[in-house]
Order: sequence, then structure tokens, then C-alpha cells
Amino acid sequence: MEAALRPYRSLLYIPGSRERALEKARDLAADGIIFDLEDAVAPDVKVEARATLKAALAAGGYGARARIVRINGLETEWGRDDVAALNGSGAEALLLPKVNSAADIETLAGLSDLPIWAMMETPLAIFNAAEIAAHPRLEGFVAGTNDLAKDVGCRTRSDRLPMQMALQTMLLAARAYGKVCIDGVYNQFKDDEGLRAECEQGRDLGMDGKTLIHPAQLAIANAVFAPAEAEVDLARRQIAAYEECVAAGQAVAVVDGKIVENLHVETARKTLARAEAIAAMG
Ligand SMILES: CC(C)(COP(=O)(O)OP(=O)(O)OC[C@H]1O[C@@H](n2cnc3c(N)ncnc32)[C@H](O)[C@@H]1OP(=O)(O)O)[C@@H](O)C(=O)NCCC(=O)NCCSC(=O)C[C@H](O)C(=O)O
Ligand SMILES: [Mg+2]
Repeated sequence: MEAALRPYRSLLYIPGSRERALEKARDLAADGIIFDLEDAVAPDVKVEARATLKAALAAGGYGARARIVRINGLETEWGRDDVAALNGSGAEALLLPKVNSAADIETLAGLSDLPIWAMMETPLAIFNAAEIAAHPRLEGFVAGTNDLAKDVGCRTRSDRLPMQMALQTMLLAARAYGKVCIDGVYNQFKDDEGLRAECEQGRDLGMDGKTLIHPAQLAIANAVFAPAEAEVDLARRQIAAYEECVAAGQAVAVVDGKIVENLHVETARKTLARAEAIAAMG
């Protein structure tokens, strides 16, 4: 499925070292999995985790879920071996951590033919967001709000005020080049109310979905990032009203007291396509 249409409401991180979680993920309602070899895996088990993950990917069973592997940075002792091990492994894409510029994407593009995703989690990445998004092998962005907060020195706030400029900059860059953009994680994985509020904020901003750290977070992200029934209904009515008005030689329809022009119909069609793609996930 085309990356822009594929559902990415929920991307669940799973440490490559956790066999039980790798097994469990085959039955979880995640749109995608980020198999992690980077920060969720301790240095002394990195090599073992790579082998464990390779075996899980070879065994398969992940269905329609996107299979993205977060490798270690290419400057680390593990990064290049991760890439070599994952070529032909069943991974669908590689997620490069701590990207700073398009040159980092280019380096990885020279080592693997897989589509590339970028962790947007350094101040330089935010300043270079447009050139990173423009790279032809780049498929999507994942916000790394923990690392970004560390580098910026900001405090964690429930309204994420200190993150807004970075989140919106990466979104604008992603959209300028037709790429996917996924929000960062919500660390308090037992706080459903806080997670829902953060998902709603990400959805309001325009994010395609949210990265998650625990299966208990899946249902909320899946619900918030799916078009609601009322949105689908409105989209259908907008399209019908607009088509009727075009047939009558006009360019502006009115639905629920609001104007509907061709651009609104484009959004309405995307809403329906997204709802259909989600339904097709099963
Ligand atoms: C946070 C956790 C360490 C909690 O683990 P645990 O204590 O085992 O949780 P539970 O006992 O509640 O688990 C219940 C069952 O669910 C399975 N499980 C847990 N987590 C996952 C998961 N992520 N994927 C799949 N399955 C999972 C357990 O195996 C239990 O199953 P069962 O045996 O059947 O009962 C843990 O959730 C965890 O490690 N989460 C992932 C952490 C992670 O990946 N962190 C790195 C990504 S976040 C990041 O790096 C941010 C970014 O870079 C930035 O800068 O912001
Ligand atoms: Mg990080």
C-alpha cells in the first residue's frame, strides 16, 4: 500500500531483546511495529537482540502490520552490522535514530535498499527537516520527543508547549514532500487520560499516528487517529453536495452551514480513503 494511505495510527516499539513481546505483537492491534535495537536494548545484549529479532522476522506472522526496525546509529559499533543483518530479513523499513541532516539518510541509503524513516530528535534535525524530508529514500518521520527534550533542556508539560515548534516544523517538512509523520511516545503508559489528550493534540496538529511503548496504549491511539463516524458521515455528505452543485454549474456548496469547495472535497476523499484503509487492516 502507498505510504501516504497506509494506516499508521499506532506504531508500537518493541525491544528486539524481548522474545515474549516479539511473540505477543503478532496478535496485537497495532498498525505497525518498531522493532528496536537502539535505546530499549542494553549495550551488552545488542548482538543477541539482533539475532533474536532476525529470527522473529524470519518466522513472520506479523500480518499487515508495518515492520520497521530502529537500528543503532551508524557511528556506533553496532549500526552497520544491524543494516547488514536486516537486508533480506523481512523488515520493511529501517528507522535511523538521531538523524541530523540529509547526509545521514544518504549514508544509510548507500548501505541498504530498504525505505528509510528518520527519528527527528535533535535540534539540528529540526533545522534541517526540509532537506531530510526531501530525500527520495525517506518515507517518514518519527518524533523523538524524549531525546529532543534532553537536548533542548525543556521541561515536560502536559500541553507540550516547548515541543510545539519542533513538532510543527517536522510536520510541515513532511507534508511539503508527501511523507508520513508520527508523533512521539507518551511515557506514563498507565495514564490513559493523559495519553488520550496527547493523541488528540497530535491528531489536531496533523500527525498520522503515535508511537507507543506498551500494548495498553493501542486502543486509544487507534481510536483517536481513525476518522470518527461523524467525520466519515460529513465527508460523504460534503462530496455528495459538492457533486450536485458542480452538476448545476456552481463551485461552492453549503453543508451544515459551512462552505464546501474543491479543496474541502479533497480532504473529504482522503478521510474516506483513510477509513477504508483502516477497515481493510481487519
Ligand atoms: C515499559 C515496559 C518496560 C513495561 O514492561 P512490562 O513490565 O513487562 O509490562 P507489563 O507487565 O504490563 O506487560 C504486559 C504484557 O505486555 C507485553 N508487553 C509489554 N510491553 C510490550 C511491548 N512494547 N510490545 C509488545 N508486548 C509488550 C508483556 O510481554 C506482557 O505480556 P504477557 O507476558 O503476555 O503478559 C515495556 O512495555 C517496554 O519495554 N516497552 C517498550 C520500551 C521501548 O521500546 N522504549 C524505546 C522506545 S521509546 C524511545 O526510545 C523514545 C524516542 O527515541 C525519544 O527520544 O523520545
Ligand atoms: Mg530517542
